[in-house]
Amino acid sequence: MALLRLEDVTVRFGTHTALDAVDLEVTEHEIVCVLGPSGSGKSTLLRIVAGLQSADSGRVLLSGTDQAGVPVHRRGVGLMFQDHQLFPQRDVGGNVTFGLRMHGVARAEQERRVAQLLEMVGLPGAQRRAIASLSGGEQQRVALARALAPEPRLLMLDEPLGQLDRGLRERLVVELRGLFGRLGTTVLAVTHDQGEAFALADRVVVMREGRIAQAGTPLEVWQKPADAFVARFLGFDNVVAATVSGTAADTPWGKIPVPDGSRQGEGRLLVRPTGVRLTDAGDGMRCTVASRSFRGNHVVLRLRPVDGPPLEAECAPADAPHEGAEVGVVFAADDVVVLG
Ligand SMILES: Nc1ncnc2c1ncn2[C@@H]1O[C@H](COP(=O)(O)OP(=O)(O)OP(=O)(O)O)[C@@H](O)[C@H]1O
Repeated sequence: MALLRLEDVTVRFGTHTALDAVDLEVTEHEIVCVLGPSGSGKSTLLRIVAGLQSADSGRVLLSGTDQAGVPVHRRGVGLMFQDHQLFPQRDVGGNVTFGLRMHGVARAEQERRVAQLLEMVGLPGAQRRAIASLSGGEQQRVALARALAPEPRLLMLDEPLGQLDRGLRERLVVELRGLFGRLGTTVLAVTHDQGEAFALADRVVVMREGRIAQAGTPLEVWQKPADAFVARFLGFDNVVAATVSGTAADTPWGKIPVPDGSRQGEGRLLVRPTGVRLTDAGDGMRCTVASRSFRGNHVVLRLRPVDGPPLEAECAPADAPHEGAEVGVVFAADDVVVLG
């Protein structure tokens, strides 16, 4: 059974619809990340589940029970917000025990649980440290320990790593996934950072203007974005109008091969940068290298074709042509996706 189920949930603020007939299920032990641009309704979704916001229509069920009228503190959900709102006047231990005291847990048990949680989040023995003495990442871990302490059936995270620098986020996100896996925590997280969502989630949900544009495993969404919006949101820029016929498509870049079984007729087409292959200037579509950007293990090239919109290609650093070079381009069907 789904631990969390949203049925046809709509939330309006005046004339603005923040959530528009949203259906969503989260299974026990699953980590679901909701991803989407600013204003797409992500926080509203969390607030509805937590009970901080009521729906204009639709139902929220936790373990099969309708939560209408159930107050925040009786829903058994844990919340961790972006500005992790630690109590600066309390030490680390005082912060982590906060929820436990609210639940009337005995003192000895509180101390045992705090020690265990701090160990788990990588801050063993930090009970007596002052909040002000902690780095941003350490504070984030304390906030996480505090949210986990009452053992919520569902843990909700709103931009959990939002304010941390990229390196730390990338490390923490891997740790978090491991931690949630060990604890069997069910998680509904919200982020606008696709890298974070893809690294953390079992399933990602991409939102657009209060609706779910696509839901699937990170691999499914990455390999087959549902439409041009999702493709662009994931950072793919090579999206053009196309007419598909058989295993080829007519596009502004000429004829491009498409995978077997692609949807036929008019639509939009995505070419992943890895599918834009460079050849000699005399072969394929002729392009000028407008810019190149080094990304560690690969180089992203911005190409300007003689005809059609600019496009991005990806190649090994050793093979990257210099700016201004004339190259030829051919397309690899494996990296072409006919969008819905
Ligand atoms: N209390 C409110 N009153 C009026 N409008 C609101 C309220 N809360 C949210 N909205 C509007 O509803 C829409 C969705 O907001 P929400 O905060 O859920 O988006 P979000 O995807 O979480 O955005 P962000 O990534 O910027 O936090 C936005 O257009 C927002 O302005």
